[in-house]
Amino acid sequence: MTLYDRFGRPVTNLRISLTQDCNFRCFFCHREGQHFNARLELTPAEIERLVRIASRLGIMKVKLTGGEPTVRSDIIEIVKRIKPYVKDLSMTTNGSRLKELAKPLAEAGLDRVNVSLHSLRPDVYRKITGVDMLDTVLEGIEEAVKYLSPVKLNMTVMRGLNDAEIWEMIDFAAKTGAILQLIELEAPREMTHTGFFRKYFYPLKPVERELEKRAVEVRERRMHRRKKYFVPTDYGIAEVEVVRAMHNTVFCANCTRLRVTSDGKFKTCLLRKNDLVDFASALRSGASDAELVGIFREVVQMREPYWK
Ligand SMILES: Nc1nc2c(ncn2[C@@H]2O[C@H](COP(=O)(O)OP(=O)(O)OP(=O)(O)O)[C@@H](O)[C@H]2O)c(=O)[nH]1
Ligand SMILES: C[S@@+](CC[C@H](N)C(=O)[O-])C[C@H]1O[C@@H](n2cnc3c(N)ncnc32)[C@H](O)[C@@H]1O
Ligand code: SF4
Ligand code: SF4
Repeated sequence: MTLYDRFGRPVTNLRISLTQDCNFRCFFCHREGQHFNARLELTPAEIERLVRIASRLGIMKVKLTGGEPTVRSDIIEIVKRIKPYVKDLSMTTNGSRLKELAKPLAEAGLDRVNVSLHSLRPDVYRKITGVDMLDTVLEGIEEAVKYLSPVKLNMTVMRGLNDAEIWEMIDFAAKTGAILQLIELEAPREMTHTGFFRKYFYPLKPVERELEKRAVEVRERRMHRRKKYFVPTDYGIAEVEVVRAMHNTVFCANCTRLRVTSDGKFKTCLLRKNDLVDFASALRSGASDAELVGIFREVVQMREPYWK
């Protein structure tokens, strides 16, 4: 059974923030829209119960995110507990712990991983992430390609920082055997007039036009109707997906995600405010599965496209 919101959008995937903690300090981080300090994190057993119930309501895909999901010491247990309920279990990570974790994560049931890689230049990487860990992350990516394919590399493109590296990154992805995601900087509408956003926002539309010219094939994903371009390089065909959410009504009209904060609240949209619904309290005070299903249904009905 799949649930639909008031705008006819099916809700088929959950994006779960496992923690607010992070070992990086990316200056542009949207923190998955969780701009408050959460006290408690959901336990592995609570996450399992949530996913089990959600799977009965049509959730087939789960994305683990954060903060940085791999800083949780119980990450392997979390993956093991939820995999039995979902078809596609993936994680988005900064890659700092993948060298040692790629294999155990795959063995625990993780299907694939997205690794943030905003630059291949150590000084630019440090400027963006606040840490000196480019080599460690590159080693992690090498390990991930062995165990957690298809690996996607996430490059959030920012003017004057890494915009000159786009084509180099496309070559790198092809050489590595990874998919590249080019991501436009995202922020809620009230932030689009700030000096920060004006300085760093780099529109990807012209890049998409160029990709379109060079591509031997273009596909469209169901989620967000994102375009995927298959582009020839010296290292074979690169697969490049473009994530262009800002002011994009088509993107939001095809949003199939419900979000979960690290402290156990549903969040209906990355960019919306005042859209949180607590379920951890119910979970912790002995609520039945039927009561939790009720909360889930209520939240689905609250969903609204952000750009419309
Ligand atoms: N506005 C908006 N941005 C999103 C949404 N989902 C992901 N993003 C952004 O897309 C970029 C890539 O996100 P990932 O965490 O790698 O996941 P994904 O690519 O959406 O998911 P998969 O394709 O299933 O791996 C990040 O910058 C996210 O912030 C969404 O629902 N709304
Ligand atoms: C918030 S992070 C959490 C997962 C993990 N810590 C990581 O960095 O991959 C999820 C993804 O969102 C991207 N991201 C963060 N802030 C963003 C912003 N303002 N605009 C676009 N993408 C952003 C990150 O680069 C990363 O690929
Ligand atoms: S690594 Fe991820 S969660 Fe951490 S600051 Fe960077 S984007 Fe944000
Ligand atoms: S409605 Fe739009 S902005 Fe909000 S989470 Fe979905 S795609 Fe992102």
